[in-house]
Amino acid sequence: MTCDTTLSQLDAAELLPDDLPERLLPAFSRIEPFALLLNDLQTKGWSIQDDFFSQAFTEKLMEEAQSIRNATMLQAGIGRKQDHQVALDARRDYIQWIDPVTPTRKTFLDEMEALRVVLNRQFFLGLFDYEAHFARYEKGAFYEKHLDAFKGKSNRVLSTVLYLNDDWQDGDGGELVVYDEHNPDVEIGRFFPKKGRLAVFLSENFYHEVKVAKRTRHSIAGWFRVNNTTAKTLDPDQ
Ligand SMILES: O=C(O)CCC(=O)C(=O)O
Ligand SMILES: [Fe+2]
Repeated sequence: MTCDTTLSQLDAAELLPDDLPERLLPAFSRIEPFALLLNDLQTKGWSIQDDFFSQAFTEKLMEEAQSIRNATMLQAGIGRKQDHQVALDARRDYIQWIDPVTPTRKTFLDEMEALRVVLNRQFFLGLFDYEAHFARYEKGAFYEKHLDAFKGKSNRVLSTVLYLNDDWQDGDGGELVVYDEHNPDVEIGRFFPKKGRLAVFLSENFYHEVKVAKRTRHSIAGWFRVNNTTAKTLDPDQ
């Protein structure tokens, strides 16, 4: 045990399933953020972990995010497909959905798939798939306080946001603000969108917000979903 190992880290490490798929581990920078994530989700329903992926891999994701031209991104909206509305008073980010079209994007989706399997095994969540998009908030962009899913109306269960930005400083704005699940007027955390940081929270439970960014801000927002397909309606896509 090193002297900076905390009791909570040790407790969390014990939560890891013995038969964690071997290929999962190298993708993550260290065992701690992964163990702590599982522990937080179990006890609080949300978690913020730094250095979740290796730095080299996070940098590759940032290169991809930065290389996307605004012209090929979508003005993000509220609602999905046919209900999609661009609501500029609510949010101002640009997005591009992630498909496995480059090795880096494929690796990211594969790793989140591996995480999905572990989350299901650990928590019996019945997560069926994962969708994610790059997001770019230019200077002045924000996303007002919202829930990612409304009870019974959505198949989004767990939200994830991976931040990709170097040297985020006080005054750069763009913080993620998380609100209390029992009292959404109460702020419970405020986090810089700094490179390698992963936020995960229950989509139906936690109101959250992105403060106005004072410089360009890149991230990958994603959702683990359950399958709500019934005989009559097809599970809605993105
Ligand atoms: O980028 C963030 O910090 C949060 C983004 C978000 O809330 C969303 O895309 O639904
Ligand atoms: Fe959100």
